[in-house]
Amino acid sequence: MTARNITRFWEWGRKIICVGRNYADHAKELKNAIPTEPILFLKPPSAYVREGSSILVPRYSSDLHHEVELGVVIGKGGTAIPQSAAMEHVAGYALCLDMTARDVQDVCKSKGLPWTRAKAFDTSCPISEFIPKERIPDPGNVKLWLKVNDQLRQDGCTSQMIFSIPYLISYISKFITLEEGDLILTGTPKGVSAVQQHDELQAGIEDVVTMSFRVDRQDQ
Ligand SMILES: O=C(O)/C=C/C(=O)CC(=O)C(=O)O
Ligand SMILES: [Mg+2]
Repeated sequence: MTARNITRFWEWGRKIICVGRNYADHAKELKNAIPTEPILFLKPPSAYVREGSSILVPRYSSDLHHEVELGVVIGKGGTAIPQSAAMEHVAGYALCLDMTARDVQDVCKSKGLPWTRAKAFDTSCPISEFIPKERIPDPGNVKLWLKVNDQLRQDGCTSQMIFSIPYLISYISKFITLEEGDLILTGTPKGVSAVQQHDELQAGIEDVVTMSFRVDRQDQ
C-alpha cells in the first residue's frame, strides 16, 4: 500500500469538526449570545470540494451563505491533549468555507434540531491546498478575507477568535479522539452573506494562499 500523504488530507475520509460562533462580531451579526464554551458540529468528508469544481446550492435552500474560516489539519492524533502540547498535533492549515444554508439553519434552530441539513450537504466545505505549518508561524494572528464577484464581504483576523486553536484542540480531544487527517474549522468572522448561482467567490489568507470557486445550483 502506498503511504498516505497529508497534503491530500481531504482524500482520507477523516472527520471535519466545526466550531460555531467563535468570533463575537459574527455571533452579534446573527443576534446570538457570545458562547462561554465552544459550539461544535460536524461535516462528513463528502462535504469537501476543491478548486475547479463548483459549490452547489442545495435544492432545498434559497439562502446559501459563505463563511470564510481557518482550517487546522491534524498531523498527530490524540485524546485529551493538553493545551500546552496541542500545536505539536498540527500538521498544517487550509483555507476553508463553511457553506451554510441559512434558511434551513434558522428552521432547525427554531425547532431545536441539529444543523446537519444546513451545514453538512455535499460541497459545503470548499478548501484550499494544504498549507504546511511553517508557512503560518502564528495561526492566532492571520488575516482572512472573502470577496463575492470582486466585492469584499469578509475581512477578519484570527486574533479575534474567542477560543484559541490550542484551547479548541484540547477541548475537542477530551471527547472526540483526534486522528491524523482530521480538519478543524475554527469559525467565521463577521460579514457572512448570501451567494447566488453564477457568483464567483475568492478568498485568501494574507499572502499565504488564495482560492476561487464558482457557485451553481444542484440539478432540480
Ligand atoms: O447560530 C447561528 O445563527 C449561526 C451559527 C453558525 O453558523 C456558526 C458558524 O458556523 C460560525 O460561527 O462559523
Ligand atoms: Mg462556520
